[in-house]
Amino acid sequence: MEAAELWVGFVGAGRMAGGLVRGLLQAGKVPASNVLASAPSDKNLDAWRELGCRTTHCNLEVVHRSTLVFLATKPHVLPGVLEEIRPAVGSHHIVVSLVAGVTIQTLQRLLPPWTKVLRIMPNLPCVVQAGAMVFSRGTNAGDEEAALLQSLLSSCGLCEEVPESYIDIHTGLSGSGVAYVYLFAEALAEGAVKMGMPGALASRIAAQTLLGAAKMLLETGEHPAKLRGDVCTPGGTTIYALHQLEKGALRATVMDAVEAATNRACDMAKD
Ligand SMILES: NC(=O)C1=CN([C@@H]2O[C@H](COP(=O)(O)OP(=O)(O)OC[C@H]3O[C@@H](n4cnc5c(N)ncnc54)[C@H](OP(=O)(O)O)[C@@H]3O)[C@@H](O)[C@H]2O)C=CC1
Ligand SMILES: O=C(O)[C@@H]1CCC=N1
Repeated sequence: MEAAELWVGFVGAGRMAGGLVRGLLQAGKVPASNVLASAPSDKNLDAWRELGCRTTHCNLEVVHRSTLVFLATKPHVLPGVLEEIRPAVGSHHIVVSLVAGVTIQTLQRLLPPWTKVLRIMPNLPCVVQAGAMVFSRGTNAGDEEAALLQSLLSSCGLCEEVPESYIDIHTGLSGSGVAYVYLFAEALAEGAVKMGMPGALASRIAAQTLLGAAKMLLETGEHPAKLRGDVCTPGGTTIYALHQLEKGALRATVMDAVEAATNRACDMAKD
C-alpha cells in the first residue's frame, strides 16, 4: 500500500504516540493529512494539529477513518477503549498495540475474531529516529501486515519481529531502559559538576559520551567488555573509576532493574 493511500490512526496521543508519528512524518512515510489521532482532551492534540495531523475526541472516528490503527493509551484505560471500538473494527483493519503488558491473546479476546492484531514495544528515542522496537503478530496478521508495519516503523529506528515472549523483556531492556540511561547520564554530569564543571557543559558532554559509546558498540560489533578494556590504561584513571562502580554493584543493579521491569510488564498482563 502506498503511503499516500494509507490512513493511520492513533487512539491515544501522548508521548509515545507522538514520538512514533514524528518519526513517520519526518521520514515521509505517511502524509500528516492522512494521520488522525484521538484523545479525551486537547492537552496533547494541539501538538498533533501543529504537525498537520487531524484530531478528534472520538475514538470510533479514528477506527472508521483509518486502516492502520495504533492503540497508544495507558494500560489501565485499554480494556474500556477496546470495548468502545470493537463494533467498528473490520477485517480490513490492522490494529497495532504499543501498550506495555497487554498480550496478543488479550487483544484478540477483546476485539472481533477477524482482527489483524500486532503488538509492538517501542521506546521514546523514536522521536529522533533512533528508537529500538520489536513486534509480534497475532493469528490473523500475515506477512503483508508485518512487512507494512516494519517498513513504516523502520523510519523510527531499529525494528525487528520477535517471538511475543521477548516483548516484555524488551520493555525491561529498552522501553524502560531509556530511563536508566538518562539516570546514568544525569549521574555522570553531576559527578563532573561536583568536580567543578558547569552543569550545562557537563550534560552535553555526558550525552555525547553515551552517543559515541553506543555508536562504537553498534558499528564495531565488538563485545562491550572488549571496548571497555580498550579504555583502561593499566594503573590509569579508568580502572580506578571502574573499581568504584563494581563496589557499587553497578552491573548487578542494572541486571536487577531489567529483571524488575520485565517482571512488572508480565504482571501487568494479569492486573
Ligand atoms: N512513554 C514511553 O516511553 C513508552 C510508552 N509505552 C506505552 O505507550 C502507552 C502510552 O504511554 P505514554 O504515551 O507514555 O502515555 P501518555 O500519558 O503520554 O499518553 C496517553 C494518551 O492516552 C490518552 N487517553 C487517555 N484515555 C483515553 C481514552 N479513553 N481514549 C483514548 N485516548 C485516551 C491520553 O489523553 P490526553 O492527551 O487527553 O491526556 C493521552 O493522549 C502506554 O501503554 C505505555 O505502556 C511503550 C513504550 C515506551
Ligand atoms: O513505564 C512504562 O510502563 C512504559 C513502558 C515502557 C516505558 N514506559
